[in-house]
Formats: sequence, C-alpha cells, structure tokens
Amino acid sequence: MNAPFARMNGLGNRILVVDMRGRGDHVSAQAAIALADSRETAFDQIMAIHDPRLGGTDQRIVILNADGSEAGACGNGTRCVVSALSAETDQKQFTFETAGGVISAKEIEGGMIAVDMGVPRFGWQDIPLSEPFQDTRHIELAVGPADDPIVHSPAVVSMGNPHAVFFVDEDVWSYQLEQFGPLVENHPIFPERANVSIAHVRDKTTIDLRTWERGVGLTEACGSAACAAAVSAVRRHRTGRHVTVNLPGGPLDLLWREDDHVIMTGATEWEWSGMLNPATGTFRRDQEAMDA
Ligand SMILES: N[C@H](CCC[C@H](N)C(=O)O)C(=O)O
Repeated sequence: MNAPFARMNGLGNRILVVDMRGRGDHVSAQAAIALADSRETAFDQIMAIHDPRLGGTDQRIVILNADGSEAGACGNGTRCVVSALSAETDQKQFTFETAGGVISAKEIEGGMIAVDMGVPRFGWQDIPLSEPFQDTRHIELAVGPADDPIVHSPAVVSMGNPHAVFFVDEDVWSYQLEQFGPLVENHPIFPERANVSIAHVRDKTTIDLRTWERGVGLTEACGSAACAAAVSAVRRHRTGRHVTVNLPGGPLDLLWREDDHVIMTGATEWEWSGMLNPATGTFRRDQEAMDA
C-alpha cells in the first residue's frame, strides 16, 4: 500500500514528509536511497510520521538521511512535519518522539514554526567521542598540515545527533568544506560519525554557518547544526544566548533559554505531494501538482 508524502523544504534543506500513520511498516533504507537518487525526489532527510507509542506524544518521527542511515534529530524537517500536520487540523502544538529524544514544536504567527530542540549534551560519551575529552568546547582535531591547519579544535555537542563546529575567522565560503567535511565526518574520534560545520561569528548576535551533514553531504541548511553552533558560541563566550544563524538557505532564530532548552524558529515551504511505496521508493506525483 502506498503512503502519501509531501516534498517540502526548511530553508532549502530538502525534506520528504511521509505519512506512515495507521500502518506497521517503515520506509526502508533501500527506498530512501532510491528516492535520494531520483532527480525529482532528491532529499536530505525523510521525516516518516508514525503513530505515537509513548504516552504524552502526538506522533513518532523516524528520520532517515539520504544514505538510508537513521538520524536522531532534524530541526528543519521537524518544522516541515509541523507545517504538514497543522494544515490537516487546527492543532498548532505537537510533541514528537524521535530517536534522539522527545521534542515539542508549535506553529506561531506568520507560518513560522518554533521547535524546542531539547537540551544540548556536552559530555564526551554523549556525543559520542571515542576518547575522553573533558573540555568539549575545543577538542584536539585538526585538518591539513600540522603547522598550518585549515581548521582545528572544533567544539562538539549532541543535539540528539553528533555535531562538530569549527569556528573560523574568514568568510565561511572561503573554505573547501566539501573536501574536509567527509574526513571529519568519518574521523575515528566520532564512532557514530558527525555533522560538520564551519561557523563565523559576525557579532554578538549573528553567526554565519555552513554544514556538511552526516550521511548526506553539503546542505542548504541544517537546523540541528544551527543549534550546535549557537550553544557552542555561547560556551566560548563569543555571543549571547539569542542569535540569528545565517545558513546558505536563509536565517534561523536561535534562543538558548535559561532552562537549557534550545528553541529554533524559522520558515518552511511546501513544494508538491504524491504517493510512494515505502519498501521500494517508487513514487508518483499528484496529478494537480504535475499540471501546475
Ligand atoms: N538537516 C537536519 C539534520 C540532519 C542530521 C543528520 N545528517 C544526522 O545527524 O545524521 C537538521 O535540520 O537538523
């Protein structure tokens, strides 16, 4: 039986929201890879909406990367899920179970969606790292020649998924992230791999950010990386707790509240809808979308 899906994006982060409610199966890794390979459905994350299984949650979300691996968090995709669900009913506030923990999100004015991404974790076992680093604000890791590294000493944090953030002095576009991103993603210090970002702090309230996503590659936007950069900048005394993070696809508003929760607010966009086979990834677009 085919499942309805929508192609959406959160600041250019390409998301397929698949409605798996009322069924027992899953979107397979094979289907994910097939959909990622097809030009029309090429995506960064699949957000599969399943029936809830934990009390107090509205839905369970299974998040898949383009390589078929599972992710514990996806901020941009979570906003797309809220936008899709709130279009169905009058409900504006949701609580989701994800592999990375329970998160809540709500639609606010102007179609913007705010996601409570939960509490960042900084312990080396939480990220996880393969070696005990006590101070995860800077870990010993450098890319390039030892005497003149291209980037070095990233801050590391788990936002439900692992992140390494290199703070740089130059413009983020002057770095070949596509070259060293995969090396850092797969470095043995990260036993579960990592999402890799370069961050440039413009001023106390503004960060520019580019991300190489684990299991995906370069993306227009990565919401959990924006959270990772914002909390890391605070830990390094570079910014205040409320910042704008500029991603290639647009800005996100980030607030690290005093109760430790990280609130990420931004836009989403619906592109088109269709039906897909969750086992194989074959799909068809709705006729009206094709005629449009
Ligand atoms: N695009 C996502 C994150 C994807 C995470 C994924 N690449 C991983 O952790 O494996 C976001 O907006 O937060």
